[in-house]
Amino acid sequence: MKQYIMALDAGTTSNRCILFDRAGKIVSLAQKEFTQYFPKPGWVEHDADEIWSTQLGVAVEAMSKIGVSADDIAAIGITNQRETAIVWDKETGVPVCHAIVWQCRRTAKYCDSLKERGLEEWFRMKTGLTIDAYFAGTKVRWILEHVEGAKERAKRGELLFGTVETWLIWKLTKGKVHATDYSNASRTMMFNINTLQWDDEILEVLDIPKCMLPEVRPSSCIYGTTSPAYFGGEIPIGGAAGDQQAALFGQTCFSPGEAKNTYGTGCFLLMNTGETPVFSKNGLVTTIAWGMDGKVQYALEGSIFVAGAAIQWLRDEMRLIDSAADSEYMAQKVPDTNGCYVVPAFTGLGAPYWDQYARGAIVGITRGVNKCHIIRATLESLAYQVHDVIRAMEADSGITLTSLKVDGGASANDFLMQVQADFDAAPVRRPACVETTAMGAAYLAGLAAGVWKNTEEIRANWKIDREFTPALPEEKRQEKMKGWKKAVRYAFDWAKEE
Ligand SMILES: Nc1ncnc2c1ncn2[C@@H]1O[C@H](COP(=O)(O)OP(=O)(O)O)[C@@H](O)[C@H]1O
Ligand SMILES: O=P(O)(O)OC[C@H](O)CO
Repeated sequence: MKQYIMALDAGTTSNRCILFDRAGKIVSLAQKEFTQYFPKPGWVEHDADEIWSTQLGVAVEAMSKIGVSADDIAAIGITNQRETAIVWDKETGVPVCHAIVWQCRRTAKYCDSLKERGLEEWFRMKTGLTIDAYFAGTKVRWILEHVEGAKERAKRGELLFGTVETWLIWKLTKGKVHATDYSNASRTMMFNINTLQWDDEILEVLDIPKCMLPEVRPSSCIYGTTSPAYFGGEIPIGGAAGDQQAALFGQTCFSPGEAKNTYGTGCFLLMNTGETPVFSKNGLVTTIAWGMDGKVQYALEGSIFVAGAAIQWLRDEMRLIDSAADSEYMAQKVPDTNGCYVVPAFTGLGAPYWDQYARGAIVGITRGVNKCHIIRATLESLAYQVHDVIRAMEADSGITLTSLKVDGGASANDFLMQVQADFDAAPVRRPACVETTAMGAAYLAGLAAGVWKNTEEIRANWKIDREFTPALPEEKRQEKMKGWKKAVRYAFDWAKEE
């Protein structure tokens, strides 16, 4: 009996494999971090081969932990850090350079030139996106322009492009399947979210040959089967989705108006807007949530580039804490931030500001500010950024969020969740299983493989762990918001050449 569904969750800092049973319960988990490369200020790279070997390693480990074989697994669902661009040789499978990570700012100037040509609205209406170095398109262009011979090879059809799920599908099937899903395609700035096709006019502007792009498929469908070389037998790959869209699915936000926020390396707030795209007027992007049953669902998204990464910075660079979890205890050793604000704009600011040249700032420091204040202010900065996005989301959708579903690594932090409820003046609801990204991928794959019949069956699996209710007096809340607004302005344009 095929009783398990395998989710491969290829995140920004680590790869995970989780095996779920048919009740949506985690039965095995393996996780491994991989190397982050920062070759220049504002640049971020990964080694695509390391992403593959780490992902395969944790998959084998999760299986052996509970002694299951390929025969026990009904399907694999893949979910991934989005926008990260990989280009590789079709014959040898060797990447032509490191993967350019979503956080990387190297194409900021080129994005400026597109804006100067007056193409911002043109891109927005076709792709739903703001022109920004964040999205994959300009990264692919950069590779073709800067890696010797790459453009000619790409034009001859010798190179392939993919985001991380495409790379993993291609590796798992030993080069048989070169495909992506609607949700990931919608993050490339090359995909037309109205026609659901790669956009020829955009490809011409970016000078990217169409032959290197993957086929775009539904998020829940059988992509192919894994080579028997990896798991001792073939396993169908039944689903793929960008991690934030997968989390929206895992949080069972199937209906328009339902939203979730994920606190991982960054923070990503998505609201399901149904079968028609809503174009933002308030600094959000329009994205495809998933494609299934012959149609797509759209979402509004607020992408915050630095969230949990700021806690890693406290741990690894500032050495103020020994572990991310310690931030909770340290922040509560002081009653407030003593007037201090941290703006973690390490790789620019995403929604709703979209400032490619913003950089981090710590303001309001006086002689009495100590490390606990800085830690508390850093945690609060996550909640301020999410709050800014919620206001934009409400303005765009006309829907007031009466509560917020949360997940992701940093949602384990009770102090942060309480602060979020306080800043939003609305309850925060944390589910029993915060591995909703992996869960969403498992659901998409399980639906394709017939493990679950429909989304109603899945909805019954969502269980609450804890609800955080707002407790901050309104006057105090307003005062803090005013301070944050002032602080964030100090970060704007910092890295812009005079
Ligand atoms: N208890 C905690 N408090 C605050 N931040 C945390 C806590 N636990 C994990 N984090 C942060 O969450 C992030 C990891 O979450 P995860 O969902 O695994 O991210 P990703 O999928 O982006 O790799 C890290 O950046 C880490 O610093
Ligand atoms: O790796 P995560 O979970 O921080 O997600 C990264 C996002 O997909 C980037 O858009």
